[in-house]
Amino acid sequence: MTHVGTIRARGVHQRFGDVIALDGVDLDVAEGRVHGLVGPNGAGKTTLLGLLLGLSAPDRGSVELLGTVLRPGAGVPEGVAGFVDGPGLYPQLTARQNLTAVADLRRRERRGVDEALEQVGLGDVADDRVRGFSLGMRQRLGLAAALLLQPRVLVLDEPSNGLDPAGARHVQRVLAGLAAGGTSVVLSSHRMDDVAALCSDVTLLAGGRAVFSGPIGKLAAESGELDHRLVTSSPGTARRVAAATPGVRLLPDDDLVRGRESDALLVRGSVPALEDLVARLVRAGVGVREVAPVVSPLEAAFLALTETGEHS
Ligand SMILES: Nc1ncnc2c1ncn2[C@@H]1O[C@H](COP(=O)(O)OP(=O)(O)OP(=O)(O)O)[C@@H](O)[C@H]1O
Repeated sequence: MTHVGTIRARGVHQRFGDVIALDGVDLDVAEGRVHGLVGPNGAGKTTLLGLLLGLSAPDRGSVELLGTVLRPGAGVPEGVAGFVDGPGLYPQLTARQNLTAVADLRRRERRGVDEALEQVGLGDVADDRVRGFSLGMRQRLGLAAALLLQPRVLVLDEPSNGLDPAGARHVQRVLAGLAAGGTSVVLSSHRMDDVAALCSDVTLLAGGRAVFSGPIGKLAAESGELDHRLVTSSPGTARRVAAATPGVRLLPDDDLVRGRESDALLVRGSVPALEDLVARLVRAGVGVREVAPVVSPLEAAFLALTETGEHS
């Protein structure tokens, strides 16, 4: 399948007074991909999403959506939908009335309203006023409003905010379905696990710069050395064996990581070095009860890259 580029940003700079929110960011999203923007607070995620929705224009650089280069004040091309900083909803209206208002405003058939509500799992509360909705329900209603527009580009700021597991599953299913139909989705999140569940590709922003952009799998491979918790039948011997294993470093005891297992050791090394350590422990007659990464490989890559990005 050939992927047509539907989002293409080049050298985007955005400054607010003394704050450089975006410092030369490129972004490419192909048709049918779900692309995550991740990064610490203030990294520039919302600013970039706002540019994609035409809410402001970059100081420098260009943004192209569905083959159209955005011009200041000209709005976004038909087929682009989404929201930043929470969806704009009328609290005094019901969920169905809100969507009907969107359908009328954007000259869409009202027929799609019920289907959109069902798709995001809000069919049962269609006639409840939005005033009483939780954050997660509002997020899902915002997504339903975007679905009504049958977007080819969907831009969502923190769509998983406030979602319970059932809500998260609904959103995941909806986004995967849209992508399978060729829609390009860009979303932001603080959480790497969230992005890993939703996205095929990721751009890591730190201090207004893209420190990584590409398929999720490639990011995991960049994690290099990882910290692991090691629980064995004989911590004293395990400590000596770990100290003698090339490429493995014993880290100072950390009660937060050790948890309830006060005998757990904390070791750092590449995957092959840790495999060597396990083989040596087994040869030494030490029972290995647990070797588990302290943070996931994706989270580790995120932390390593965003820390580097902030200090560069
Ligand atoms: N309208 C604005 N006026 C002044 N500064 C702004 C404005 N919008 C964003 N900023 C600043 O630009 C930087 C990037 O902000 P942005 O909201 O894009 O980050 P973010 O990655 O979305 O952060 P968060 O995860 O906290 O939502 C921050 O330092 C922020 O304070």
